[in-house]
Amino acid sequence: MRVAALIPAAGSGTRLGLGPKAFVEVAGRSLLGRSAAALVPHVDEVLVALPAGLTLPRDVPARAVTGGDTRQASVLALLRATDAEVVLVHDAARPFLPGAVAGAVIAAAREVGAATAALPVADTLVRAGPGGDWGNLIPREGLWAVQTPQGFRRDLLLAAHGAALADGFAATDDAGLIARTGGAVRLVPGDARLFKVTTPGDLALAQALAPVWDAAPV
Ligand SMILES: Nc1ccn([C@@H]2O[C@H](COP(=O)(O)OP(=O)(O)OP(=O)(O)O)[C@@H](O)[C@H]2O)c(=O)n1
Ligand SMILES: C[C@](O)(CO)[C@H](O)COP(=O)(O)O
Repeated sequence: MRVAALIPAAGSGTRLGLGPKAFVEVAGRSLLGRSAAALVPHVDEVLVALPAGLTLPRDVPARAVTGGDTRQASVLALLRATDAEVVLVHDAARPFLPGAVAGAVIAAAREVGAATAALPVADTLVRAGPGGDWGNLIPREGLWAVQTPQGFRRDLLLAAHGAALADGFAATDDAGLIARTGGAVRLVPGDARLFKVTTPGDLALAQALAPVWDAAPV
């Protein structure tokens, strides 16, 4: 079964505030370059969705497509650009991908049809009240924070995207689209280092981790 890595990298990086986020560099290498390099050993091809008008950096061994206005639209554009039987969707914004997690997600996707990296929630959770003060405590037992990579049989994910498009349904990730169609999604233990670079604080963390990671990638 051929496996394709699909990297949505067409975001504008509004919360980070440094322009298109996938091109932001950490210790001399772009977030996109780091994510793509981590995926290459696990897949037969890599496809990247880019903002309109931008081209792939030279160090990214991939095929580019133009992304959409949302992450969901960018993933759909990527899905339509490959005929691989299995796809591994991974945010460009998660540059530190342990090889064991990528391998486990692909294996689970082959077995179940859909799988995602995720971590059990470790913090106390509360829904804020109207004034921004403490509202209701959310019991955290059984709650997982969803990461990428997420692996799928391509036909299942394409059908789930088609159903969402028909209904005008927007999801924050692809596993959620599968679950919405009644499909099973296996939760695979992720990794704290797989955090998403979203805010300036996350970028500072990435800059601190990069030298350690580059000396001994996992
Ligand atoms: N229209 C979009 C929006 C997001 N993404 C990608 O989806 C991943 C997760 O999105 P996020 O972290 O929210 O990135 P941005 O949309 O760039 O960030 P922001 O919401 O702060 O603008 C990123 O790799 C981003 O490039 C994409 O391919 N196409
Ligand atoms: C796909 C994702 O990374 C899983 O946690 C997340 O939902 C992306 O959210 P964003 O707001 O598009 O960064």
